[in-house]
Amino acid sequence: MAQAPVAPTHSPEELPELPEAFDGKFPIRVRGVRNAFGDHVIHENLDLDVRRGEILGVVGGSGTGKSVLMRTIIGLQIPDAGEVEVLGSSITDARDDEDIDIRSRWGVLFQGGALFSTLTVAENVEVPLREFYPEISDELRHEIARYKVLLSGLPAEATSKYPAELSGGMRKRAGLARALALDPELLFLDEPTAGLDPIGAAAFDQLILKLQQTLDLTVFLITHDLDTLYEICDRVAVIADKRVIAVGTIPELLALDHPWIQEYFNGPRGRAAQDAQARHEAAQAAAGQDPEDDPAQQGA
Ligand SMILES: Nc1ncnc2c1ncn2[C@@H]1O[C@H](COP(=O)(O)OP(=O)(O)OP(=O)(O)O)[C@@H](O)[C@H]1O
Repeated sequence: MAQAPVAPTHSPEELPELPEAFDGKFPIRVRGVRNAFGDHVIHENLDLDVRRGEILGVVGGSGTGKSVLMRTIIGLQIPDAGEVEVLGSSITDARDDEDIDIRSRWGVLFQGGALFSTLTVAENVEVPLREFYPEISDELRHEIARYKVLLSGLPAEATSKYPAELSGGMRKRAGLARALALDPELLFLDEPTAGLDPIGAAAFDQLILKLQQTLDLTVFLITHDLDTLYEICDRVAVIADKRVIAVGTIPELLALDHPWIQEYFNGPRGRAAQDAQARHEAAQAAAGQDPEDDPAQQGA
């Protein structure tokens, strides 16, 4: 196939320089980021804007630097160059992640959940509450933790369980409960459905969608899961060639003539996900149902 240059849905000229007054429209803004480990350059001149209230899927081949980008945005990885602004605050100007005073305004679900194995689910959820709100009473902290556990779709009994006693899907939900502990505005999810069976993954997708809508979250979601992209992502950012080569809806990305994008979305798995989405929409249309009212979209 002839390779036309990829037209990103934004070009660097269209992205205003930072800093400028934060108007809330783009809670995450990344400009010209470079990350390298020794000679291994991961990102070069990477730009990205995340819109308020969207679920942005982030895709790319293994090792293209999706997790490193997430770590850069939340201040755990200091880039060699470039600027990162989150909710109007510069992350790159901070001396270390402790210096970032907006840390309580985001929640993170790391790959594998990253739960403390010696703490119960409730105690895990209480960790950020203890850190950021040491003044609240034990009783209130327990109550908030219990509420977040239920919000994440776990039964009340799960609060007293240890991570080793939970299934993979339950551990993800426990990690999600902890990510939601501080009522964040931004939610970062690193491969949330990895390792889940298809039914568990679909339920987790719907949980994320429901929480995003109910809590008015902006979600940065790293995934390899095509069903997740089709089901819940408003836009998708593609990382390749050390930068974000395109951001757009899936139809917009499908129109681009980039080999990785074409292979990813139009390969056998991509087509299967497209077909599944088309069948889902046709079933809704046949039932005269507005997709917004679909019970499958409402609960997990
Ligand atoms: N602390 C580190 N020290 C050295 N190299 C690192 C470090 N963290 C990440 N890397 C390297 O950076 C590259 C990008 O890693 P990253 O985990 O961001 O990839 P990814 O796109 O999330 O991959 P995957 O889809 O497989 O999870 C990899 O080659 C990885 O080995």
